[in-house]
Amino acid sequence: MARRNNKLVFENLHIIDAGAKGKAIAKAPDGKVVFIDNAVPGDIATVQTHKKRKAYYEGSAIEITQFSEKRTKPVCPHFGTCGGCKWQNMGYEYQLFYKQKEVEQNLQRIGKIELPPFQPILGSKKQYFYRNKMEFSFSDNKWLTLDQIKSGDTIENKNALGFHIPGMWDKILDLEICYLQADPSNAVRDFVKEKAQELNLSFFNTRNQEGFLRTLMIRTTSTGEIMVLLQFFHEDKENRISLLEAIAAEFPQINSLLYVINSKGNDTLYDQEINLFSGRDHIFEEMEGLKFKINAKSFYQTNSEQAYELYKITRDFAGLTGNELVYDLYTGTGTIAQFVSKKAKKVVGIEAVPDAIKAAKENATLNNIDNVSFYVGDMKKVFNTEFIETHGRPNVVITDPPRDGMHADVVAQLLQLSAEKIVYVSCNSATQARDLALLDSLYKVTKVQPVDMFPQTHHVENVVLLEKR
Ligand SMILES: C[S@@+](CC[C@H](N)C(=O)[O-])C[C@H]1O[C@@H](n2cnc3c(N)ncnc32)[C@H](O)[C@@H]1O
Repeated sequence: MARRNNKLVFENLHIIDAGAKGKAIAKAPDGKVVFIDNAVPGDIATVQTHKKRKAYYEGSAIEITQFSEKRTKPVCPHFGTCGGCKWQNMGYEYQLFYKQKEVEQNLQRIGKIELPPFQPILGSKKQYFYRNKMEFSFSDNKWLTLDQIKSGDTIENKNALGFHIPGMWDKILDLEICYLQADPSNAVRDFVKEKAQELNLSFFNTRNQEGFLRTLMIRTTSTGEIMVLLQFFHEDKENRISLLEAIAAEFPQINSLLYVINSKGNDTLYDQEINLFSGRDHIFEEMEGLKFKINAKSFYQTNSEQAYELYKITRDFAGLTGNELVYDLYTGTGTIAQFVSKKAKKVVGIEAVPDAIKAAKENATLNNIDNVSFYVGDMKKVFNTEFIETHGRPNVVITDPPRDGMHADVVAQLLQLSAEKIVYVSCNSATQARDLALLDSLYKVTKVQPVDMFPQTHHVENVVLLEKR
């Protein structure tokens, strides 16, 4: 073990795995695990540590002495600086391999339950340009590369429009291109930046909380609809109109052009008034003939094509015949509920966010679906004996909780409810495994299907079918 800059350095580390939060994994000479950035399984690397804990180290590969055959050349010039697509240096077949492995290990090690053979992970047809929503930040504090700093040149224009550098709240990577959202996303972002500079508009300074332009959000749909939302720090009517008019003229295909004046400390939109500049205040996504109205604040799965695959698997696992009462827990804007409604007698959705339930009801009306009903509330409070007595005992429960999984009270209620089947959709197989273990006394896991919604990242979705023993 050597030391560089007072940090522990391991030479010739063999990278053996990839997992936890997308980091590569090796064993240090003292037997502890090392979680590593910038390496791929199969590499042999020199690793400089930056964190030492009782059971593990964290570090970064500072030199690769032997390149893994699993490596591929990242397509994006920002790879390594941008935090967005950390697995872009690994072939897609290997990304899928490690995602599948993570799901299997979590279910086996955390769940410690009897499991059926796993279905092979369903990869995404699109490995780039698959996202339907992106948010870019304006900053007058552009992230400078080491080369730019070393050159000693004075950089006059420090305006940037792009993503936060990981771990740096006040530095923005100025994007040349992003491979996550299809065009016109890159064209709109480039145009907005250029026009804003031509008009001499100030880019935001997070540290001092000053400047005019804050964020740019672009949403697209599989049917080609486009929403663009600009967020300003304060009102400056003349300049605001000049910029928005220019965008509308350059991109007449935009269906919804919106703006927000947000003077609070952070740039989240949930509590902000959304103003319409031109077009309508929403766009429409479509799936199997169903229309979903999406406004600026609506949640919608960010990979529309894979969301369709995920929902089809969910519906398949539910095995509906048309006679079932189905509960859709954590229903969001009710997309799954509406998607399965044709094959069920009735579907009841529960969700904590009132706006999402409002959208769910509106969409159901738009789609002429009359066998769904939606209720607002925190699952652990709403999903009680009284609710079940009022709405009936479901034959099938679909549950799609956030990353933390289900609250223990919700799991306890599911055990009491004892529906024939539960379909558990999860974006975090570790918490899913914990919940499956709690359900094990009454339910047997009979199907497991991982789905890749986010190529180039370590994230993986998993659908599990539980059937009563
Ligand atoms: C993973 S999303 C599922 C969305 C939906 N199934 C879909 O596919 O669009 C999880 C949802 O759970 C909701 N949620 C989170 N905590 C909740 C709680 N305690 N009670 C009810 N809903 C909750 C979130 O607002 C979010 O809409």
